[in-house]
Amino acid sequence: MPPLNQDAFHAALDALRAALSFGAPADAVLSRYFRENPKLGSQNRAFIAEAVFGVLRQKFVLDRICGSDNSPRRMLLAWLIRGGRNLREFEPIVSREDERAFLASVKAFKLETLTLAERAELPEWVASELQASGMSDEAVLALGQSLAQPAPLDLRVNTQKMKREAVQRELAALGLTASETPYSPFGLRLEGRPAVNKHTLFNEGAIEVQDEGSQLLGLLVAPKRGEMVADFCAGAGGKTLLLGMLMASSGRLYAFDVSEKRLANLKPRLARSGLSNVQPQRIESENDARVKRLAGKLDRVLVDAPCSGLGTLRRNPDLKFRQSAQSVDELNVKQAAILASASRLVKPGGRLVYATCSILPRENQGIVEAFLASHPDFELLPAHTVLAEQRVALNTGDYLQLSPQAQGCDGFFAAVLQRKPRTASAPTEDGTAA
Ligand SMILES: C[S@@+](CC[C@H](N)C(=O)[O-])C[C@H]1O[C@@H](n2cnc3c(N)ncnc32)[C@H](O)[C@@H]1O
Repeated sequence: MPPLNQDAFHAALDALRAALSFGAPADAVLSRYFRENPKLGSQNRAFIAEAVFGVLRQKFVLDRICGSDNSPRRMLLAWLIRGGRNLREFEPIVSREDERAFLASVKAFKLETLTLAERAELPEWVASELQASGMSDEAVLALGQSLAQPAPLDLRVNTQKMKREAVQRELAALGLTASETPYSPFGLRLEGRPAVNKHTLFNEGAIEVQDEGSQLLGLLVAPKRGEMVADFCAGAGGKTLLLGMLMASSGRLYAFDVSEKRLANLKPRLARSGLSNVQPQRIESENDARVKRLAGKLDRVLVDAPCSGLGTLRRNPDLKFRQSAQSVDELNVKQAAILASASRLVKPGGRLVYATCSILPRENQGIVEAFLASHPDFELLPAHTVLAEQRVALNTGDYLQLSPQAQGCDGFFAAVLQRKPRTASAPTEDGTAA
């Protein structure tokens, strides 16, 4: 731990004030702060980022510890002392007696007085939903606390360009330690948080930053060479690039999204990847005419649905304060509508994967179960069987459910659905007999 200094502390406080106004996502607030303060050294930048994310990750506990004076300054001081520093280390930044007394009171605070939700660093409504779904208090606590830890930096190797071992060797030559991810056959987990986007490996498309869990979703889709595939909610294309790689740049891969801006972010990544089978297309809505024209024609469709993102709290801790039970109600309506529309693209015998980075059952199983009840032409394929076919030994049951405490990745959910193969008497997509 580097010693505390006034400059870094005050800079962290400025950035924290901006982040705690929740006017924009915390990572955007920080990027802006660093752009506006270009003279900050790398050590101070690291301290500021760690402090802002650290306070957001522990905000429920810090709020309780600080009581009625939960000013950003008090929150930052409380976070620092909870990180294991001793009182003497605060001399450069704390001179007032009341603040010294405050620091001592933080050290003495009894965590047993906190509610389950506070100890789990989750909003009350999230903890209640998890409990109502049958999770034990211990499980809620373990999940919440694992989501309040910093996340590692995972890479996906673009095996169209390089083998994983070769990338690992090249990283080692740069002084970076990367170990193979436990499950993904093309994943590497880096030690520390080096700025990989400055390296040739990144600029030449041999690596992409992608959480291992997200890589596993691609393995559930498992597109084959030459197939017709759609990534229905492609966004900036994290999973599109992976699907394109699994297809060895053959066949056709539609990357749909309603957001022009997000699809625009896919373009440079696509250029680096060297893939030539991807067609990004902005759609007006899930019912766009371009989508309808593909009805019943696709082998595989991925729906990486818009969701609360609560499974990514390690990276986006401010989502705890930006989402609400009401915002999830709205997302539920969207998720069901997108899944129903996307399902129309799947041909008989084809595969539909529904995925989220949420930990809330009503964005996950809830959506899938309602879909299956109203779409008897689809059936659930057990996720562990599909992963075993891809030589990934990971069994989380019929659904893929990942969490930091269990697999070390973000909180992801996925269900693999298959459109039943058409029988002689079954109706076709347009309602006529086959
Ligand atoms: C979870 S993000 C996708 C992330 C992306 N798949 C990735 O791996 O980087 C969900 C995406 O759904 C998009 N979206 C929202 N409503 C949509 C709709 N009606 N049809 C298609 N995409 C939609 C959002 O713009 C957003 O990019």
